Amino acid sequence: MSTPPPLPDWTIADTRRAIRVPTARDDKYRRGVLGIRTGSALYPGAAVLSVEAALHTGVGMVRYLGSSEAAGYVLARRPEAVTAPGRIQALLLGSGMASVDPDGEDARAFASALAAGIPGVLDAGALHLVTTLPTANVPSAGPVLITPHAGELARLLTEAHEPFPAIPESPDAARAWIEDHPAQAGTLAAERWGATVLVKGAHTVIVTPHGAVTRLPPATAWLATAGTGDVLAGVIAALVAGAEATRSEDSGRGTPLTHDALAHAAAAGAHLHALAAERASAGGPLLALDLARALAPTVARVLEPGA
Ligand SMILES: NC(=O)C1=CN([C@@H]2O[C@H](COP(=O)(O)OP(=O)(O)OC[C@H]3O[C@@H](n4cnc5c(N)ncnc54)[C@H](OP(=O)(O)O)[C@@H]3O)[C@@H](O)[C@H]2O)[C@@H](O)CC1
Ligand SMILES: Nc1ncnc2c1ncn2[C@@H]1O[C@H](COP(=O)(O)OP(=O)(O)O)[C@@H](O)[C@H]1O
Repeated sequence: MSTPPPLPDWTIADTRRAIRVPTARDDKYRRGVLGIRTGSALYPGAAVLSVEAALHTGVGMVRYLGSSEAAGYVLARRPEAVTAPGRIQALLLGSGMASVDPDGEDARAFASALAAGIPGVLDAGALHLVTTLPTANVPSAGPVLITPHAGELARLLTEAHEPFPAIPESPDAARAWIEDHPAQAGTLAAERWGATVLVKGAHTVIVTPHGAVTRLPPATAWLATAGTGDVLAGVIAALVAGAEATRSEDSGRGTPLTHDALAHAAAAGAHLHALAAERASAGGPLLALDLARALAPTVARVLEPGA
């Protein structure tokens, strides 16, 4: 494995470039529609948080396509969400779900979205799907981003069919190693499975399959509270839907979003998440739903000239 090259610091201008600002020519479909399959009977709150975060980051529409148990909570909180299936520009799967069955409906829906060239984001209970995607080496398939924390990445790496010599065998030791070496661990997963990897934690790092590494500035540690990762998944997926809407407008079908563009959306999403956390925390405890609501004014602030 080659040592990833150091990169310049991530800036507000970098984040601004990832936001699709609507124009007079736009309608809700042109801005990008995000499909969301998150939440479950056990964790319906994660569905609410991911939808809330995507809507406050800014998309033309969210299609909530997750479990019927969670859909009731999503709609009670956000009647803006549409539960009818239809065309989407990105798909988020896994936050608040127990281990997703690789042969089940959610995995099939994810695989067919990728096969149609649509980019996908895998979180929490769907992360392991990255190890079996039939589209990993198909150039026309949509690219995949995974968003594990160190514990989840430790599980992926230690349970891999072909072991990683650099990774300690026990999941606890692997987790500690990943916390100390997030870029190296992310690179191992990105190269093996052909996905862009965002390793979250106190230091968020994004790695593409060809080894480009982006490190975000440190975020407030008040983010270490339940549900903020579900919010992060919604933010990033919303930006990916916007990026795919722009790409398809510029280049049409046949050339999917690049991993560089996916990594840019991921880094911008993590940056917006960190800036919204500063706003929601104001130096004290923050709650995940308040973090999601802080995203809209944070986007407005980032778009201000001279921010
Ligand atoms: N509102 C919602 O709906 C929310 C829903 N959420 C959803 O929940 C799902 C699971 O996500 P997660 O990240 O919590 O689970 P996971 O990666 O398995 O980590 C478990 C690790 O933590 C450890 N551990 C546990 N308790 C511990 C303790 N007291 N003190 C210390 N360690 C402790 C535990 O260790 P062990 O018990 O094995 O020793 C294990 O290593 C996921 O789908 C997510 O989206 C969340 O986002 C929250 C809000
Ligand atoms: N100590 C910390 N400092 C800064 N950010 C943190 C810290 N701990 C966690 N975070 C951030 O908080 C979020 C937690 O995500 P995750 O672990 O998936 O939580 P959950 O599953 O409860 O939603 C991530 O964005 C992560 O980068």
